[in-house]
Amino acid sequence: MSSSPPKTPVSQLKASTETVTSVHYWTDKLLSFRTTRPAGYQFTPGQFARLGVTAGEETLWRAYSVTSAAGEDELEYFLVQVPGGLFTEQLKSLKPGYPILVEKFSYGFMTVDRFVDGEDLWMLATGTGLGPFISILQDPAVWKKFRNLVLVHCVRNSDELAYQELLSALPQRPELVAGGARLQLIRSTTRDQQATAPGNLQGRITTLLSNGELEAAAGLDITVEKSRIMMCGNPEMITATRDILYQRGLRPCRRAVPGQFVTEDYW
Ligand SMILES: Cc1cc2nc3c(=O)[nH]c(=O)nc-3n(C[C@H](O)[C@H](O)[C@H](O)COP(=O)(O)OP(=O)(O)OC[C@H]3O[C@@H](n4cnc5c(N)ncnc54)[C@H](O)[C@@H]3O)c2cc1C
Repeated sequence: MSSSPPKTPVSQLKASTETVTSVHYWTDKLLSFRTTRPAGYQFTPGQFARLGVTAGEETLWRAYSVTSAAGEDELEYFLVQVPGGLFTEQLKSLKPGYPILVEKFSYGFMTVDRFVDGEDLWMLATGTGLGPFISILQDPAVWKKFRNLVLVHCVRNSDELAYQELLSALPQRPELVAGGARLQLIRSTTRDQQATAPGNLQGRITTLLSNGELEAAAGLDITVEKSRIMMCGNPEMITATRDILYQRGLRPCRRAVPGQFVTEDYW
């Protein structure tokens, strides 16, 4: 047997052990949870954190978008339990008091400061890709920067349309409406046979973009001049949407070149 101490992974040195403070299940597989916030932890809405859990001898790390507003005392995440998923299997018994590692740095470039101009901010999310937009939409600067905010959330079944109450209440928050933007919430389901609430659409984001239904529902055209687009979630949706936008003249934001869209793939 070796007498040398076990090696601590570098990432663990940069992480702190935080405590789960609440857990909320939207469906049997879809949940949000909150943790204490590491001292001095900074993030820009739209960024993600790396969380760690111990599984036997190993520490597993995964990326999760932060859904809480930048100024809150706690951090919140929105996730789905992937059947057989290494990390999410460990979270099956998640309860307040459970320890979780939070890396002290935040990551990601899907932030509103990537756009130097534009009037309409479109946020296209599939499933848990909604998470970063919950944080972005609670940022007063976003309501000041754009004239229109359009959040599109596409899920399989309507019970997966999480955060409805919080989203519907945003236009009543004085610090946000003072910015002057108008918020539109567009929901779409792909499996429900019927749109369950008036105004809900049916179909994938790419279909709704191609057939014009999305723009008709928002009453806004997607154009190079006015539209700035963020996409988050399923990589297939992102690749296909990117192609549609390309054909319409929109380009990704690059380091030194302003563009019209930014993306975050979840896998
Ligand atoms: C930048 C970034 C941010 C992320 N933010 C989130 C987040 O906010 N919420 C979240 O739930 N996940 C998020 N993910 C995915 C997350 O990091 C894990 O991959 C996921 O939770 C599955 O981990 P696992 O070990 O349980 O499954 P794994 O054994 O790693 O299985 C991965 C497989 O699960 C599926 N999968 C992974 N994530 C999702 C998902 N979100 N929805 C549906 N299917 C999925 C894919 O088929 C993928 O191939 C993010 C990933 C990245 C790269």
